[in-house]
Amino acid sequence: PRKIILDCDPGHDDAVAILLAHGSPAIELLAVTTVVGNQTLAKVTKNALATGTIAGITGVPFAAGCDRPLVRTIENAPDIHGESGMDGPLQPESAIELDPRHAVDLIIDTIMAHEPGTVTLVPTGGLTNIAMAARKEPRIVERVKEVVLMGGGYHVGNWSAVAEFNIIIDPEAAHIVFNEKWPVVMVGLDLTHQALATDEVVAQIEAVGTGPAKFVRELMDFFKATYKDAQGFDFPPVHDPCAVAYVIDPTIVTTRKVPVNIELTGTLTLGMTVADFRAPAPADCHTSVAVDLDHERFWNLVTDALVRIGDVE
Ligand SMILES: Nc1ccc([C@@H]2N[C@H](CO)[C@@H](O)[C@H]2O)cc1
Ligand SMILES: [Ca+2]
Repeated sequence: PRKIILDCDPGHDDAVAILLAHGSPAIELLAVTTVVGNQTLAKVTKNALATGTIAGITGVPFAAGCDRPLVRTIENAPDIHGESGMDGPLQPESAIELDPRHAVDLIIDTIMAHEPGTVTLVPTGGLTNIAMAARKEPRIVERVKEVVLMGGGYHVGNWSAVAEFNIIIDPEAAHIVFNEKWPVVMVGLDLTHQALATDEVVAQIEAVGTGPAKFVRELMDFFKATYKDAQGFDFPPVHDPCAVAYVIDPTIVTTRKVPVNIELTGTLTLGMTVADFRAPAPADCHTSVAVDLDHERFWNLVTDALVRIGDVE
């Protein structure tokens, strides 16, 4: 199985990413780390621990990371994720103790403890922890197999006309991550807006009939309402598990190898992931972007993961 570290800001869709990573036989979840984003660090960390408890995750370290971006001030997304950051379902008290280490140190320790080229980083929030890890221990860059991140968009934005939330909340961190010489697969809004939790999808998930499936159903009910009110979507795009799904089965997504860099000084374009589709891509291009999703196979992965998790006593 692919060994991954999931760096997240739960977040309704981050929670589904945790469940998919835990339930998929193709993934070995080495660590879960949290970063400020959808809500404050304390809130997203509480949500990550609650999700891990609901999933019945044991023996996997959870650590909290940076509580603010590298340079700029904190920006959360309560209009989409609510005051708790995971409004909707009732949340259990966590059965998981936080690892005493800072997430940046857990990320570094985990990568340095495994064979080079075996650990994949899957960030599904702002990139503050990842940037800090690369600066504190530059040797992780050549050891990481690839960085598969949910963030950005080459034709769409959701926090501005052209910028996506995970990038724009810490564009300096994103600039660091996209410019280190590790392979980066950008699973952006162009892809994730195809991962809609339609009524049929939610019914398929609910039919699993377990506690974790009910939890996902309740997450989707809240997410549908806020996405309708805040962004006018009929169904919510479940962004973050798309990055995990790519690691599970890269054929579920088509990708294009294109240079991508982050706008840091634009008045209208700050935080934009600028992808250069002019052919041919430079030989040393280490970035690619996800284009098309096989959404039936994607939702089957999520459903199958929930079946494997089963009911958690
Ligand atoms: N409007 C909105 C803001 C933030 C997010 C979060 N950021 C990413 C999508 O922009 C996902 O990781 C999701 O958790 C989703 C919608
Ligand atoms: Ca997220």
